[in-house]
Amino acid sequence: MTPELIAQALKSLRQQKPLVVNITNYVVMNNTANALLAVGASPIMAHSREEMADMMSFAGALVINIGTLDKVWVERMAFAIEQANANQTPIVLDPVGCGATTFRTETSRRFAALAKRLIIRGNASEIIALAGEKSQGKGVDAQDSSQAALSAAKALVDEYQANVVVSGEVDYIVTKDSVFSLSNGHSMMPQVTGTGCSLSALTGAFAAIGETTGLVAAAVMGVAGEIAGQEAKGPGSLQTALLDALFALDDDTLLARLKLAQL
Ligand SMILES: Nc1ncnc2c1ncn2[C@@H]1O[C@H](COP(=O)(O)OP(=O)(O)OP(=O)(O)O)[C@@H](O)[C@H]1O
Ligand SMILES: Cc1ncsc1CCO
Ligand SMILES: [Mg+2]
Repeated sequence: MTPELIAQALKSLRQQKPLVVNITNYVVMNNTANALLAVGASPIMAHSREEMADMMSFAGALVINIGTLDKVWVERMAFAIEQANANQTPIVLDPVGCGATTFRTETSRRFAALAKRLIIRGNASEIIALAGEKSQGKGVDAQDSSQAALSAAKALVDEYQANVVVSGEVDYIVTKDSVFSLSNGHSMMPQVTGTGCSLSALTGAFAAIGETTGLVAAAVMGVAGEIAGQEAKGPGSLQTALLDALFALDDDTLLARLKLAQL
């Protein structure tokens, strides 16, 4: 993946406006829908089993985010994943809080095993826990560095035939054939809830147009977050500045700011 291909993918996304179906947590439904709209995709938040077969017949991607899980939602999510599988629709799993409780860890593993065209996007503690290693995570925020999650990410690629994005100060994008690092973003981003969830949603949007590594979404979110962080006075204005930066992001800015490396 080159910077030019990343810019091209952003252009294609805005032309195609893919529909991204999100079964996500109550905290971030609004943030993530707005992030998808700002970048140029079309979000729908849906969770009813009754409509999920219809929804997956035309969705570009399914994003499953376990942030506010309960047993009713688990079965709905599993059904949605089965429907996505039946349509060869790409699925993004955000294993929010994986490792914090057994319920979250076991549910994340069940979904990862069930999903066919899978991209896993989590913070370092979640990725470490999902792979069965010892993480420092307690709640939904990362307590480990993304670099410490690199071996876990590689293990998940093999175990689930998935692509994996570990977010943090440095994001790592791990596939069967490659590892990329992205050093954009801003230190204030973890102080706004749902920036990672928005990254997962954008990962779904790019997967819907065929970019299933997660790299372009991480690049777009990283550069937009960096711009927003430089303009914002604090976490409150960062939220709005992030939406504005996603909306305004152009090729020149993206290419000039991108800090991408192949490991
Ligand atoms: N210290 C940091 N410096 C720069 N960017 C960061 C930093 N920490 C996180 N980011 C960026 O913030 C975004 C969210 O990543 P993070 O790892 O915080 O997700 P998360 O913990 O899943 O968030 P949430 O669960 O609140 O949605 C990513 O784009 C990431 O690159
Ligand atoms: C704070 C929080 N709690 C459950 S989900 C969520 C949003 C960030 O993942
Ligand atoms: Mg998260």
